[in-house]
Amino acid sequence: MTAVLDRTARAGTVVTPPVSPAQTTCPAPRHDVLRLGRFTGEGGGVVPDLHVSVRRWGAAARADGSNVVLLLHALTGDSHVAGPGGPAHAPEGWWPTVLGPRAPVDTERFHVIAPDVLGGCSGTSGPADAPLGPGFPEVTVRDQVAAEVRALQALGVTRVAHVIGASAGGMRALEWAAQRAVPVDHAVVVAAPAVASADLRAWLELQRSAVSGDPAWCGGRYAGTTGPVSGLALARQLAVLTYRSAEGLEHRFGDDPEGLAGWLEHHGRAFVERFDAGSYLRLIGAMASHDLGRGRGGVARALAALPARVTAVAVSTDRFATPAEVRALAEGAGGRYAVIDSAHGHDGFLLEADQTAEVLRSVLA
Ligand SMILES: CC(=O)SCCNC(=O)CCNC(=O)[C@H](O)C(C)(C)COP(=O)(O)OP(=O)(O)OC[C@H]1O[C@@H](n2cnc3c(N)ncnc32)[C@H](O)[C@@H]1OP(=O)(O)O
Ligand SMILES: N[C@@H](CCO)C(=O)O
Repeated sequence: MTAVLDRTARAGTVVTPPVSPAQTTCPAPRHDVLRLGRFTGEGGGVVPDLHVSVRRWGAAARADGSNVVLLLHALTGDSHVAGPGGPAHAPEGWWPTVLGPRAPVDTERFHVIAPDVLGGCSGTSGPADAPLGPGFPEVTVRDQVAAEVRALQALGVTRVAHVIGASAGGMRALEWAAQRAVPVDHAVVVAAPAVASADLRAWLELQRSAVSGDPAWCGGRYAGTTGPVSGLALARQLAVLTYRSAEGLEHRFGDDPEGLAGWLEHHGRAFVERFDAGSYLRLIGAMASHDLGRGRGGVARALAALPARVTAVAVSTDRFATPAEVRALAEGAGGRYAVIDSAHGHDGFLLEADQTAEVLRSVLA
């Protein structure tokens, strides 16, 4: 196992922990869809009948929230973090080394809650739902967190010990750290910045154009048709490149142009089979508008005022949330900083599964 960490920000040192014991299989979660009534977003958009899909694992939640962990998925992920998840899911989930008995997020120790994101297409309200469909409002990361807060309140959760999120989920984890309706003790923000950079926004804008420029998009009124599959596939291919690194691509495909083309084609095709175009535009819109400092006097003031403890984790070759951005987040919040060393870029938090688990084990200890 690769040695990691020991790169610290202003406060606190993260130390390399011992090798994890063998893990046993993650148990099946309990899955609920919570009906939460009318929801109004930051921009005034209304969802008349908000519903939030949540998966839960592990020990019963303590009344003081001291064993509650909230796990927030990335842009196109879902609440199936690990373990058996039904026919639509890979059997192992997306963070099988992170969640389970004796895993870093230990289902024998914690009550773990994973919601599906607002605006997506995995069971929580989104534009693929009737009756709103294309009239579903634009959403922000703050709206997504507000919906998740409502879900936890409906479950009777009044405090969260650790919120952990990666990528778009890391943006939500940071917004969770800022709100006070359901206080958070510790936020672990993996591969996410405090504010979307111009580079990130530029790539997201290209993806938006790819979808909305497909004639089959029809202003979002494509229900009953195949929809904008060419534009959505191109958007995913662009996105996938931002999740990898030049070094990683060179290593894998430097002398294999056909392999590269096939790999990109595979990612485009696989994505249109599992994702809704309207949801994708809502989710990348939320990501592009991410700014912890909005309405809070700017990023520096917002970070300094966070009521939660923060650990920020970068991937060494990430261009989506660069190590410099993630380190600045940690420093601004007076928190801890750790690095996943990877040649692969942003997706390092998925591809370096053991290293990611090692980092999370140490910060949750
Ligand atoms: C954290 C979250 O919530 S996000 C959820 C996780 N993300 C996803 O599942 C998104 C889709 N998956 C991925 O992006 C990637 O598979 C990762 C990041 C999970 C893993 O990356 P890698 O191990 O590098 O896998 P890779 O990008 O090669 O993808 C593997 C697939 O590509 C296919 N593939 C690889 N090379 C080629 C090629 N040259 N030609 C055609 N297909 C190819 C493989 O057959 C495999 O197909 P399958 O998924 O149907 O089994
Ligand atoms: N590869 C992940 C990370 C992007 O945030 C996803 O598709 O959601």
